[in-house]
Amino acid sequence: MSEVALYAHPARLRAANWLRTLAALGVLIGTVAVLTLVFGRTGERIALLMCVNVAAVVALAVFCGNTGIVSFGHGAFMALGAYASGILTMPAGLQRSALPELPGWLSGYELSVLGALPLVLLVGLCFALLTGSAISRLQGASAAIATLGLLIIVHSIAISAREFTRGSQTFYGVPRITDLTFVLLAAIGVVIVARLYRESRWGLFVRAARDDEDAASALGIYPRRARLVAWTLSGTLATLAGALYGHILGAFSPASFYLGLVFAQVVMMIVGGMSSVGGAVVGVVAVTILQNTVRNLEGGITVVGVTLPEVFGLTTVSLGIAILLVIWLRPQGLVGGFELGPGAGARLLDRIKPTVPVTPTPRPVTTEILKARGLSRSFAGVKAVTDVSFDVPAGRITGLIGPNGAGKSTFVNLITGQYAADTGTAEIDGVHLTGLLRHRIIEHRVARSFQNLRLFSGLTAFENVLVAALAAGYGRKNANAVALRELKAFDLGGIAAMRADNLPYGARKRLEIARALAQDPAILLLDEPAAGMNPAETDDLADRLIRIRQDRNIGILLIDHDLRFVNRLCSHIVVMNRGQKIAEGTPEEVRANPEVIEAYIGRGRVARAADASSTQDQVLAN
Ligand SMILES: Nc1ncnc2c1ncn2[C@@H]1O[C@H](COP(=O)(O)OP(=O)(O)OP(=O)(O)O)[C@@H](O)[C@H]1O
Repeated sequence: MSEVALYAHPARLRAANWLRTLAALGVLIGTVAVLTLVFGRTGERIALLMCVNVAAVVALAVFCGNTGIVSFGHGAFMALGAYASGILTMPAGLQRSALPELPGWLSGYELSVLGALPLVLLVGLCFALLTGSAISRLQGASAAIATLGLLIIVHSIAISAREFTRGSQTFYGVPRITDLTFVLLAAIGVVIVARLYRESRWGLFVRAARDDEDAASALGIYPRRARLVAWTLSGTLATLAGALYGHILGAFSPASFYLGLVFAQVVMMIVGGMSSVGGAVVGVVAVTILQNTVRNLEGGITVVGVTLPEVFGLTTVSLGIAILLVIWLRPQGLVGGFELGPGAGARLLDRIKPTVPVTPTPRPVTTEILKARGLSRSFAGVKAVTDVSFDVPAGRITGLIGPNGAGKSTFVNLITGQYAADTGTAEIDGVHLTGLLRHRIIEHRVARSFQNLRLFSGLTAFENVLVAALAAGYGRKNANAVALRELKAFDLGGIAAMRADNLPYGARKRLEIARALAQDPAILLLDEPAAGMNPAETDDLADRLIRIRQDRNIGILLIDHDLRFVNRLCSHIVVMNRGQKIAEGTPEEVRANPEVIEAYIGRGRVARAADASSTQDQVLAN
C-alpha cells in the first residue's frame, strides 16, 4: 500500500494530525525539562513565561491560522484577562491601597486563581462576542487593521479607567503563580482545545472560507458566522492566557499588553507556521530560545577574553530578523507544510484499524425540477443574461452550451445566488431560490461546481469533501462515510491525505465534482467540468457522470465547450448566445437549428456552407 493510501481513512487522517501536535508538545515538554534541570530558578521562570506564551500564541493562531487574518488585537484580551483576574483575586487589604476607588460591587472577592477563572473566561467570552460581531464582517487587511484598532482602544481605556487599572501606573498586588506544572497543563489544555476545534465542523468551515469564500458559501457555509466562532474561541483562550500572564508577573501596566507583546507573539506564530497548532507551539519554543540567547548578548559578554560591547534593543531586532528570514526562506513557517513521511509515524498509523465506516443514511430519491423563469442580469449595460427560461428536471443531464460570453456561467451564478437577478425567478419544488442568501441555496439541494477550479487549497482532498458533507447537514460519522464514498466514486481514495493544491489537474477537477456530490444534491450544476482534461480523462468523467445520474436520479445541468462530451451525456440541450436562449431540444433538434449554426460559425460561413450536407454535424461535433 502506498504511503498516502495508508492514511486514506478518517481515523488515520485524524491520528496523523494528532501525531504532529503531540510531537510539538513533546518539544515543549522537553524544553521545559531542560530549562528547569539545567538553568535552575532562572530556567523555571523562562519556562513559566514560555508556557504562557504557548497558550497565548496558540489562542492567537486559533483565529489567525484558521481564518488567514493576522490579528494584532489579542493583547486586548490578554489585558482584560490579567486585570479581571487581578481584581478578583487580590487580597482585600492590598486592594484598598492599590485600587481605592474600585466600585463596591467589584471589590473584596479574594477568589483563588482557579475560582476566578470561570468568571474571567465568561468576561472574555462576552467581550469576544461583542467585538467579533463587527470584526467577523471583515476580511484580509481591513480585518487586520480593525484588530489593531481594538488593541489601541482597549489600551487607551486601560489607561483612562484608573479606578480599575491604576491607569498607566503599575497594577500591583496580584497573587503570583509559581507552579510550573499548573501553567504547563494550562498550555497543553489550550493546545488540545485548539486541535479539537481545528478538526471540528466549525474549524473546517472557517478554513474552507479562508481558502475560498465564494466556494464555501456555495456549499452552505456562512463565512461570517464561522469567523465569529473562531474569534470568540480565540479571544476567550487569549483571556485565559492573559490571566495566567498577569499572575506570573504579579505587577503590570497597560504597556505590558501593548505592541511589544503583540509583536513578539505574532512573530512566534509566523516563525512556527500559523496554519498549524504544532507550528504555534514550536514557534514559541524557538523564539523563546532565540530571545533569551540574544538577551544575554545584549548586556555584553566576554568570549575568549574579548568583551563584546552592550547593544541595547538587540532582542527586538532579533525578532525582526527572525520574521524576515522566515518570510523569505520558509514562508509557511518552521512546521507549516510538514507532512508525516514513511517511517515511525507511518508505521504507527498503520496500527490503527480502519473501522468500517457507516453507510450514509440515504436521502429520499428526488423528483424535483429546477425551473428558471425569465432570468435576466446586466452588468453596466452588458446584458449577460436576458429573459432565460428552461427546466432542469431530476434524472436527466441537461446540456447548456453557447459560444464564449453567451451568459452560461452568469445563468448558474443567478441560480446559486452568486449574483442577484434583475428580473425573473429560479425555483425548485415550489421554493424560490432567487432572493435567498448564497449559503441557503444548498438547503434546497442545489449544488454546483465552478468554471475555474475553486477548491479549498489548504485542506486535504478528504477534508474538501468532508466539509461539503458537513455543510449539507450530515453528522460527523455520516459525513465521513459520504466523503469516503465520493472519493472512491472518483478514484481519489489513494490521495485523500494530500492537500488539494498538490493534486494533479485532472484529480482536482474530479475532486470538485466529488465535493459537490457529497452534498447529496437533487440538482447539480456543473460549469465546464471537462475543461483542460485530455480525451481519456473526459471519457472517464462522462462514464462516471452517467453512472451517478443512473444510480442517484439527480438532475445535472452540464455546461461545456466540448460538444462531443455534451452530446454523449445530454438527452436535452439548451443553447445560449449573447445572453439569450436561442434553442432547446434534443441534440438532433439543436444540431438542425440554423440559429445555433450561425451562433457557432457565423452568418457568412453559414451562407457559404449552406449546400454542404455535413455542416450541421460539423458545427456540434467540434
Ligand atoms: N461580474 C461581472 N461583471 C461584469 N461583466 C460580467 C460579469 N460576469 C459576466 N460578465 C459579462 O457577462 C457576459 C457573459 O459572461 P459569462 O461568463 O456568463 O459567459 P459564458 O457563456 O459563461 O462564457 P464562457 O463560455 O467564456 O465561460 C460576458 O460579456 C461577461 O463579460
